[in-house]
Amino acid sequence: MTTLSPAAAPAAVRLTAISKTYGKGAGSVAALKDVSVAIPRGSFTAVMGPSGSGKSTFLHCAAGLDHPSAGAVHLGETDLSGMNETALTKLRRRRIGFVFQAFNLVPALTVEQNVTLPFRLAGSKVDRDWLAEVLRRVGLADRARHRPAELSGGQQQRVAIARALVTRPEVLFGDEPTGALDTVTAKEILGLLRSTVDEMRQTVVMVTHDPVAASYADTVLFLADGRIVESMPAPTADKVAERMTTLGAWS
Ligand SMILES: Nc1ncnc2c1ncn2[C@@H]1O[C@H](COP(=O)(O)OP(=O)(O)OP(=O)(O)O)[C@@H](O)[C@H]1O
Repeated sequence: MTTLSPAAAPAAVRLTAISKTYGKGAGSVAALKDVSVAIPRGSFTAVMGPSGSGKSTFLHCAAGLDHPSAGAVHLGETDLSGMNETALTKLRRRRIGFVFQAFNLVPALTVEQNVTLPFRLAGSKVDRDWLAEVLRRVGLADRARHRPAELSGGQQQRVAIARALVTRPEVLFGDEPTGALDTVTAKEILGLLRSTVDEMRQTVVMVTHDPVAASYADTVLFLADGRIVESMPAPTADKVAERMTTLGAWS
């Protein structure tokens, strides 16, 4: 089991001997092979690896978007293994936040309506104080009545982050959250994700291809051919890029 520091912190999400195989028989693909890792609460983890190494599969299994073929996933104390789709959907809505490369906002809704969508989907009351706090933290307090088309790409991703944070998720999963942004804007968004970890004790797990993005994390997990081949603490962009080169990622 790869346990990321601090070792004593309880795990926000724990994968135990996860395998994922797509398809059957001769054409089957083993996308994850016996992956075990415990991700501590309040930590920022980046997941890197060559194309096809299993990053998306890892994220989907860890976030309850897909069922592993073998092994167990725990979100806090909750075992996701036996859950049906309805239970998993509810769990994702209440306890997990997602930020994707494409911001996935609803164009017809205002910033505030987009951010409060998770409450409406869950049929629960909007926590107005927390909403105001989240909008302030992501720097959109004065944009609440604007629509996505009136915002820059970076601002749109801030809306998506606010929407992910507003339910106080136990883990925020990012799938290339800066993949569609220019370098300067990407750094702003990464700084924002970092501050959610440092100031709100948010747990963040992010798949990325970018060593600079990965350097904002506390730890980088490197996947190769469906296995975790290294867990790098205190990453720098140079160290990450060098490790990726040895994995053959850019050869
Ligand atoms: N639905 C699927 N059916 C069959 N094979 C799949 C499916 N999804 C992924 N795979 C295969 O599983 C392996 C891991 O894929 P995955 O998308 O997790 O890798 P990745 O590291 O995220 O890649 P990339 O960086 O290119 O997005 C690859 O060989 C891929 O072709």
